[in-house]
Amino acid sequence: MNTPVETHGLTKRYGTAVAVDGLDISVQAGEVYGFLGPNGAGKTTTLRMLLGLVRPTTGTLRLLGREPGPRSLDRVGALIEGPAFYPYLSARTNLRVLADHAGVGRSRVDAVLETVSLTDRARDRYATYSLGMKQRLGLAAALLKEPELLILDEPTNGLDPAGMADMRGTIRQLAAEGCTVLLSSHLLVEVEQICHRVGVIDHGRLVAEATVAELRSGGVLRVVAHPVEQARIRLRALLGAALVRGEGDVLELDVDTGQAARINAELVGAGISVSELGWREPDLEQTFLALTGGVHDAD
Ligand SMILES: Nc1ncnc2c1ncn2[C@@H]1O[C@H](COP(=O)(O)OP(=O)(O)OP(=O)(O)O)[C@@H](O)[C@H]1O
Repeated sequence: MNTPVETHGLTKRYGTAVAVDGLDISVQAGEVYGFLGPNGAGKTTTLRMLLGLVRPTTGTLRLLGREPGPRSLDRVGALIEGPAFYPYLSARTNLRVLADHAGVGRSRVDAVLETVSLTDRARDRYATYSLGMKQRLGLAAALLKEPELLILDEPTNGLDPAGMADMRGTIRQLAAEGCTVLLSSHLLVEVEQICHRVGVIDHGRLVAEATVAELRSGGVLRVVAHPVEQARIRLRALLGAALVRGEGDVLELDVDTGQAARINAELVGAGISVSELGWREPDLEQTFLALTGGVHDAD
């Protein structure tokens, strides 16, 4: 199974409002795919359609090669909109109830508690859990069925930095064990840290899809040289005007790092002094803002 998630023209309209607009995404086996977009972009609606919680207006989807149907979610685990647990039961008892309901052997309960690092607190009542622990228990519940595909809606939302780091670590570990993960987030830093590939959604549409490595590949070579105008003229002649940008004393060159030595030699050879020559990583936040029209609720 090479494409655990596949959508074609997936669309959801609420009256005249279009929440998701002709979405084509594909998630490959074994990858962590980040579905990134500002608040209201259509992420949750998409995940709800995938999980059969909302009926698409038009378009098609397949999960693990299956069209929506009674068995299509058998190997899919999901964490969406805060799972419901009994507050006065312990974490372990809550999971046992869910395991019985799902027809999963109880032996899985201790295994998933271990995976989310809740073994030590398994006897504590759910009501006493912190938000981070509740979220981890939600993930444990999603793992009961030994899913091949995990669908997680904003899995770190509302967590403190330590809770976020825990959750990210667990997701990475699950992926390393072979589980395919599709998660949504409005935090670029999050998808950067755990995802292999990112689909950026805005106003219900996919505006970009790239690997994290590709997103990072738009850096520039920064040159501080004197006299700067002479350097600019020289570099434009060498590289072409379109590749030489920057204002004031700093020039920014759209070239790869391999060209730094040649550029330095060219300038120095022309009697221009070079006081700085360095690679500047692309500003992914700016890329994201540009793709999503600057409407980004970074809370
Ligand atoms: N049941 C509904 N009825 C009407 N409009 C809805 C409904 N559910 C979602 N929408 C609208 O669809 C759009 C997309 O919402 P959605 O919750 O999918 O976005 P999101 O990207 O998950 O945002 P967030 O990060 O805030 O959760 C929003 O404009 C929202 O108001």
